[in-house]
Amino acid sequence: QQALPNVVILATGGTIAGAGASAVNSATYAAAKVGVEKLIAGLPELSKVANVRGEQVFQVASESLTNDNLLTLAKRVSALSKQSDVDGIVITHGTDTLEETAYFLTLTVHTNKPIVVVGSMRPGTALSADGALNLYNAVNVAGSKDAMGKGVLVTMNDNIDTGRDVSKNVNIKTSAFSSQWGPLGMIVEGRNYWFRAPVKRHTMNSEFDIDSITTLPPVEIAMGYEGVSSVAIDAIAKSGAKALIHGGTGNGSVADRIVPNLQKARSDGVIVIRSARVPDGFVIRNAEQPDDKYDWVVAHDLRPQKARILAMVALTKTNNTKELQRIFWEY
Ligand SMILES: NC(=O)CC[C@H](N)C(=O)O
Repeated sequence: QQALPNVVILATGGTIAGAGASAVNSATYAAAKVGVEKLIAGLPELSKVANVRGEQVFQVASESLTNDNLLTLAKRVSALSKQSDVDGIVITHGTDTLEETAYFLTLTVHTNKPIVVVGSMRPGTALSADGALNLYNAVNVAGSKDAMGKGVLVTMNDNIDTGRDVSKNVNIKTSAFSSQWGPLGMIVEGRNYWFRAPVKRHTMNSEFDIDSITTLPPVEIAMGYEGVSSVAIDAIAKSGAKALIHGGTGNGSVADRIVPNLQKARSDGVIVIRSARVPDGFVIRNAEQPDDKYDWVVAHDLRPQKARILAMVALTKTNNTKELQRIFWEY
């Protein structure tokens, strides 16, 4: 009989720690109420697959997490991943910004050990609550040798996705999370079934390291839409933001009337990154806008909120636009 793996659960709040007034409350409830010890005690099946211990890092709904919270969490994950008595790490998290935290950890934590970020769409008090199985799956993956070296993973609704690619695409169903490039695999009855592996740089292969990042620069997002004005762009440019993500229409297109405002922001030193509000597909450099001429960067397939995470991390090392574009292609 093989020894069980040691898995640490870092709890941050969210619906997976939520509680409603009755079993029919699947949407009306309070997030971030149940402590990590109670989560673990409520799932005795965990003790059969891993030696589990918990730490309560935060107890918040994820839309309220800050850059400082991200740094605190990633530094704790990094420290634990260096311990010989830790085989894998699970982070329980609200689903609203789970994709951002998962991508941040993907970019900044140097480890081969499995890191799994997980949440739920229904509180544990609801009928057909999804948190217990999602957490069981997360602990199984975090304790699996075959999950090593695959970067940061997300286990929602029986799928195993990459922290880079996955997004919340539905806001009320348990099938909330998906990636346009597909999941890496599935978990059924505690067993992992893998079908693909990530090719973008991550964790061990990343040039970024949370242990040497002390602060993140401000990066803001402005949406493109029919009838857009320059109000948001001008405000961001004046705010001290180091980069501005433009969540453009279509293939990252930009209304002609605000192009001069973005050019002005760039000439004032703000990095302009052209992303798209369309969930899937990717932005082509020098299509829609002459990025070379304007010295803009394109966000590849990253949605605005993911592009913001990569921009913050990349800007801790460089503000050279050629380097930034290379980073957007590689991560
Ligand atoms: N399903 C959820 O986890 C959403 C709850 C809350 N808005 C959060 O992100 O923490």
